[in-house]
Amino acid sequence: MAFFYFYKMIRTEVRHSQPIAPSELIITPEGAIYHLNLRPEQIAKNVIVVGDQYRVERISSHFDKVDHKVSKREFVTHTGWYKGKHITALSTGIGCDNVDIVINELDALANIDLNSRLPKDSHTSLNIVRLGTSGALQEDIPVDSFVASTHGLGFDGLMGFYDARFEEDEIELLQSFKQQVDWPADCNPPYIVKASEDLLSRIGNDMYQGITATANGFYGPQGRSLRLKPKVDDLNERLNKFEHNGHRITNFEMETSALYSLSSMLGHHAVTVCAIIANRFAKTYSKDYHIPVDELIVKVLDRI
Ligand SMILES: O=P(O)(O)O[C@H]1O[C@H](CO)[C@@H](O)[C@H]1O
Ligand SMILES: O=c1cc[nH]c(=O)[nH]1
Repeated sequence: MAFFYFYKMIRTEVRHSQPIAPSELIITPEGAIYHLNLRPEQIAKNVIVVGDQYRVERISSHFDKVDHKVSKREFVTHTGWYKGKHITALSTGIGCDNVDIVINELDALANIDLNSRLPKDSHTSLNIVRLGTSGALQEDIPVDSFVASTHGLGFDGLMGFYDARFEEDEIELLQSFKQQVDWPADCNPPYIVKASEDLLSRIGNDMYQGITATANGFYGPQGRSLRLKPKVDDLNERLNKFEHNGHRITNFEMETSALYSLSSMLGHHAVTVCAIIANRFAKTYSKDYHIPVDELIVKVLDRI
């Protein structure tokens, strides 16, 4: 039976009456989806996504049993069992363009019959937790602490290519952002999407919480200047000062807005939790970020 009522964004799903063509839904001769190289039986309902492919092994080293290890390009997947829970750890690589591939292909594995090439009658909702690293945009959030993202604030432009529709509170927050921040006209139009409330409270309860700005680069788009000058000098200061009904922008990373928006539209639950490895206002950097990342891995595994 399909349950659609909990979706945050209004679904604009395509209703296929004909099989999806081989050029659109690409399946290998082994029956695996194109980029992830996975077959449907190789993923669990609980999925931990990470940017760095080497973090997958750090997660699965805690598993009691690993059933599948598959990799292709930067997409490394380990599926197994942790204290009776079936979990997939999967690397996305860096950036929203990769998240577009990962979430669409994960959803296809869960919700499209790869033989008939038609969406299944019953919908499977995945729990997707992004376990990342991030830079704090507030001085009081120290390196080696954890931030759970209440919202993704997308500067990546991905939603411009989908028929995405947002909820009223997301639109209100975005309006307030546009008024306060004076967003540069020739940058991608920003968008805001909420986390899954259930996953946020289950996984991020004891963490700093706030809006996560998702940038489409690590340097210029996050206000870093090595040998190139940013177009807007004080963008990070403007992000730092933004406030709306108690919401503030806590951190920068590069995947959350795409994860939240695509998951929401496709009927999955998603949350991001990050280890803060740099503080952009205190100008500090973690002495060894693997320590908080490993701590975060255990928290997520115990709570997912
Ligand atoms: O540590 P991961 O999960 O890759 O996350 C962060 O680190 C990368 C940049 O160094 C970006 O992917 C950013 O989102
Ligand atoms: O500052 C940072 C740190 C990690 N990841 C980012 O995207 N930015």
